[in-house]
Amino acid sequence: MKTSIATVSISGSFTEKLDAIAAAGFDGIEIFEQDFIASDHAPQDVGRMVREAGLEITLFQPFRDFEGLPEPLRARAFARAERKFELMNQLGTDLILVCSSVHPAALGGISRMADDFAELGELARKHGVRVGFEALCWGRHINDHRDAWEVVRRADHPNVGLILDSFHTLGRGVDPASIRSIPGDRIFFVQLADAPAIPMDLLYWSRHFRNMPGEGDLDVSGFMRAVAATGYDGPLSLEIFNDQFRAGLPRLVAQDGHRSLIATMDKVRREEPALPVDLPPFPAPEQVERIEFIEFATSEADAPALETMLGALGFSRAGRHVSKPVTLWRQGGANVLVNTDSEGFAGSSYVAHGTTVSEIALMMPDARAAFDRATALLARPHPQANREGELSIPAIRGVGGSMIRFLDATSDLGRIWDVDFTTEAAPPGAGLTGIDHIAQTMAYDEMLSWSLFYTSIFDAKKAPMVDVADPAGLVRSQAVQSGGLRVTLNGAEARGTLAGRFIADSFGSSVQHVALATDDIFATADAMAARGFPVLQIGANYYDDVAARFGLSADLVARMHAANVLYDEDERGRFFQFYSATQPGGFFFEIIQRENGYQGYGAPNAPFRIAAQKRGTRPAAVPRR
Ligand SMILES: O=C(O)c1ccc(O)c(O)c1
Ligand SMILES: [Mg+2]
Repeated sequence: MKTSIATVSISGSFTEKLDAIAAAGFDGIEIFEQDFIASDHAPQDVGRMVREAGLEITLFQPFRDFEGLPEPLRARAFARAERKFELMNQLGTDLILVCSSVHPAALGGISRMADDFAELGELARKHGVRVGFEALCWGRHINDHRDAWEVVRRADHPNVGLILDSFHTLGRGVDPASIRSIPGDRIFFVQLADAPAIPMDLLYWSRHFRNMPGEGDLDVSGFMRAVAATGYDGPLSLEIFNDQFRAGLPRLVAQDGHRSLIATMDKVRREEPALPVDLPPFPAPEQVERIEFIEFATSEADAPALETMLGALGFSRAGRHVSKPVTLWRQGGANVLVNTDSEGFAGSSYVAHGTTVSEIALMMPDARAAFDRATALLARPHPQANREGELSIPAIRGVGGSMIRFLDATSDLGRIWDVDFTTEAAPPGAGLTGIDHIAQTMAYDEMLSWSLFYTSIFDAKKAPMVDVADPAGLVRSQAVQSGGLRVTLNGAEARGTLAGRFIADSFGSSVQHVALATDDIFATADAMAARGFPVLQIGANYYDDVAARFGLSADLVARMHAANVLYDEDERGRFFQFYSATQPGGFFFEIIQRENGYQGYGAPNAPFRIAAQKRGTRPAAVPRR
């Protein structure tokens, strides 16, 4: 697989882009003309810099408003093209993208345009270059790849071919199956982009909202299956116009791009195994069986507060690590580790974030396969320095530098509690059964990146993104689920939001809350109250509204109110939740009960929960005189 990315897709100066693209492992770049002009490097120098970075210029683009013009505009367009062909020779690339015309004077007619391209092909041949025609989905006369192909077919010139761009095909709702009948060698280039399903003007959508394949809602792998079926084996090139990426960290965006291409082509070969896909083999995505444990990194000074909270939640100390200062707290199927090591990974996590969830361990069908897949998808492995007689647990780095470990029941990794710990039986506590989900808070512009991380590594699905109104601004929430792993990614733009303050207080992205499951919310609430659990107080207005909204009985609402329990329901079942008061630093716990397979997370309640949390915490800092 030959990978490429357009310079428009990432931020920075030309050299910063080049460095980031090379570091992310791409084979080539598309030079967007504007980036070249703005760079102020001589074309020969740009060509040399690209080659010295180990890359190739796969495409020069765009050449606009060429076809269908009447004279004298037509002659001007040819003169302009000739100048660009010379430039391409200086750059050292042989392919230019002509995007379909939006010129007000451009005339329609497939044959007229085919004649224009036949003549342009002749001019291109003389300069040793090739021309690819792309249908912009908002083009004046040509806005569908089937029409662009008809122009190219009729032009019938070896130096004129078709360029496909998944955005223009899928964004307009054109069936990609129509690509399958195009001869692969007539497709000169393929550009890939995804986009979120937000109905809006096509041009605006394309120029601001494109994202990496897998980050949006378009069927990019379906598009690529059709492309692969033609036998096309040229570059797969990301062309992502995105406001966030233009401001993002070049290396991260480039790495996400590379990950998205690997994930897309892996999906292609799994969805249609007969297709030729040039990608080294790696394991299929697995569904997570369950969260086996979470681990808090803390200090000896801070551990007592955390342990008091765990006790109030109904956990009891049920074991300790054989060699590290780590205790196991257990209740039902929920395992929580408290690590007070001042050295190593936990020590540095604590230094970086304060008391924080530094590790999440996932029970997988096959831990080694999960790890191999993750690293094939560019996850950073975390080396394990285990002692004699202890397990070596495969691990990768996740959100905010935290660690994700992989366990399985079929190898020794399933014996972690017997091998690495000495344990004793834990009483039933307050009736918690396990860890339902983990909420990770991050800057808004990291959300796409981490959702791609989870959805590409695991067999996972995304729920639609929801907006949560915090009194100080919007917080975006994206849930991702893979079997027994549920994660909500909460992205804060505004610093005054609860999520925004948490990022500042905990020095970067991390787990802001952990939701624990019960089968009997009221019994659990009573048992926790008896243990001194600091519950988050919910106001009376909420109960008045929720009773009216769902038609709940007065008795149920009274019980909810007394226990500060919030309510939601979906087409499957009912949902109950309550929260702990927010801890210093902003972390909190949630207790939930899902009935009959309720799928959500109580998102409609989030604004009321956040307002209640803010009433209970310090006000936003006021600048001093
Ligand atoms: O937005 C544009 O004009 C534009 C230009 C070149 C492309 O390849 C494209 O897909 C879009
Ligand atoms: Mg394009």
